[in-house]
Amino acid sequence: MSEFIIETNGLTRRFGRHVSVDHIDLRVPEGKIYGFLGANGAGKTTTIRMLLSLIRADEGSVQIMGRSLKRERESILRNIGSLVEGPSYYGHLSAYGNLKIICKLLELPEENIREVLDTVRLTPYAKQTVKGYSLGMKQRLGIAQALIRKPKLLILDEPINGLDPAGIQEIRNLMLALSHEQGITIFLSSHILSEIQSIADYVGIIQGGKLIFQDRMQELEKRNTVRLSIITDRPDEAYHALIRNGATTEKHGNELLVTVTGRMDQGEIFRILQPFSLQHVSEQTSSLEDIFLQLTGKGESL
Ligand SMILES: Nc1ncnc2c1ncn2[C@@H]1O[C@H](COP(=O)(O)OP(=O)(O)OP(=O)(O)O)[C@@H](O)[C@H]1O
Repeated sequence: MSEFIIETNGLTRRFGRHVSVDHIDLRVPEGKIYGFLGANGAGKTTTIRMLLSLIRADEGSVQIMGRSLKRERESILRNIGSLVEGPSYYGHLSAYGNLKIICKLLELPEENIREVLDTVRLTPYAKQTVKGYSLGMKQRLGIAQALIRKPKLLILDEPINGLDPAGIQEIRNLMLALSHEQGITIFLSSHILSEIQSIADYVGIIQGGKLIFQDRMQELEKRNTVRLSIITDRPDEAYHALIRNGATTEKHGNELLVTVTGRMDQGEIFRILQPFSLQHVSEQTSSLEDIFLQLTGKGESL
């Protein structure tokens, strides 16, 4: 069996002439949190709808838990909990009442209700009608609805959208607990880089329907570059000395910006600059936002 719980190959969806999802090859490792990051309209929801077989793909294939979604739709979907485009519920019923309906529909034991209410910490409010809930509580009910079937895989579309900081923290902690304590794989989408950074083990970045990055979160962070900003007495000569020795260097007026790499480390840079008197040296580190801008091209950010 594949080590990936979700694997897509060439997955594509068009709306008219617009290619919303363009040949994407997702690789989602089992037991991890995978953040699917992209600006509004990048194609996240369309991808998720295809993963859940809510819309058909024009091209490509989806394998979930090592099985073809096309051929084994029913049995695969039974093992997936999902929350797409906000929770749906009966406002005049309690959380318990809403979950009871789902249990009946899916022929699940009613004992599951207490457990999931506990997991999402709604037990104290279980008997209150949902229409009085805060947005965060409604979202937690949505996750409880997804969890009631005890899924191996949870697919959540923008689960923190519209929540206040406390609500965001709650959902974040809940996702970490589900992943670490219950081993559930979580695939979640977001347009907020810092959100994905704070919880995801893996990240996929979608832009204009194309998957432009997919790897461990650390690999994205590793693209962080450190540069030294240096001011010397003779900037032109220092610039040429650095370039001659193979250092990636930019010159802005008197300031030299030298990229630090494994081969061109700080010691090597200072060795080259020994003949010069250094008036100022400081370190500049690019943020994840900078890396994201480098990946997606200028003028577009999340
Ligand atoms: N049913 C549809 N009919 C026509 N175009 C669609 C349809 N669904 C999505 N699109 C288009 O496909 C593109 C991707 O949309 P999608 O909703 O997947 O993006 P997204 O990344 O989820 O963004 P958002 O966070 O805004 O939902 C957009 O250009 C959107 O207009």
